[in-house]
Amino acid sequence: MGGGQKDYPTLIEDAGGRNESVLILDQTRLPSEAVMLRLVSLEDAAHAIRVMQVRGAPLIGATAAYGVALGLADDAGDTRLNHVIDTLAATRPTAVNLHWALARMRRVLQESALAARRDAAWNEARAIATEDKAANAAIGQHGLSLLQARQQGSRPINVMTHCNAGRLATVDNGTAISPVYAAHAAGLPVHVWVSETRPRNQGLLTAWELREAGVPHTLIADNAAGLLMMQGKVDLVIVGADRIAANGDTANKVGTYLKALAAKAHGVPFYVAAPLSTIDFACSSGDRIPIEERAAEELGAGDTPVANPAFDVTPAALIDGIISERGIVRPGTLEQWNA
Ligand SMILES: CSC[C@@H](O)[C@@H](O)C(=O)COP(=O)(O)O
Repeated sequence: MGGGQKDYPTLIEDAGGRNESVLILDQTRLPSEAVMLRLVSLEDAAHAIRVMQVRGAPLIGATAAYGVALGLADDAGDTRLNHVIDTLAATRPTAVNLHWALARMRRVLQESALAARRDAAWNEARAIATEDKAANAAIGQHGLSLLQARQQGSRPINVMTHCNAGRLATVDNGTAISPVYAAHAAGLPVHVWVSETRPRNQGLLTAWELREAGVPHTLIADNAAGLLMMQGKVDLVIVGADRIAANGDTANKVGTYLKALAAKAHGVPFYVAAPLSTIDFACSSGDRIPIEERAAEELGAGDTPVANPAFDVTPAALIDGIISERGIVRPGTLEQWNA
């Protein structure tokens, strides 16, 4: 996989390098059709994040950074900058990468002279996107060691994942799926159990990109995960994260917690893969992470009362390790990365 040219990148600058627009892969239309969409304004970027045309914590962060650049096209003054950042910050609450990227943009732009702000915004957004690819590639190399340690002859290593934490959730390379891509590239036999991920079916996105990359995989209903672990068909679970608290508690797509419980019950190692931009050192524990409540319509239940929390929190005690671009650590020792 890696950072090679793709037919459908998740987020790229529009041809010509004129700092005017970006193209995104519209993920609301996958897997049935792959369509690139042009974003030209703050409103386009905010809409794309809100309705999940782009999704996945790192990709949300990078899109927001470009959204700042788009939003400063005609006016880069402080009042406008505050409005642009506030608009983007209000799109989705749980993925901390959004807020991390906006804070970084604000810091850089406030230090920049007004006349240079517009270019500075594009440069910083570009840097965030480039760094995301590199961090995720490094996650793949660190996570590869976990898969290599479980290799037995020609038997495929069975990785279970939840939601989509592959390349579609990032600028490139993915987080939880990055070690899978690294294993596949290294010739290690690997197979991925992909859970459907109701109600938005992000598992279908994972299946789409694994197919694109030629990685063997099998789609399962979310509720089949426990049975497969009980039957010894899962060697390890790797998921992504939307926000990791300083104590290692991890918010990720709803359903992750149940997988972690089942993994603990069956002695299956459970890992979280995320770049440092997903760790919120200002958030002491998981109960402080805001959980997004999404529209009832997503469950398609008509007039029935619906609760639709989009994320859950897996306690650090259920997590064997966190994989970032710096390596793999126990969740209780994350503070060593706070520098
Ligand atoms: C590398 S992405 C990690 C997480 O962002 C991912 O697992 C997830 O929960 C995405 O949620 P989504 O609601 O699709 O944005």
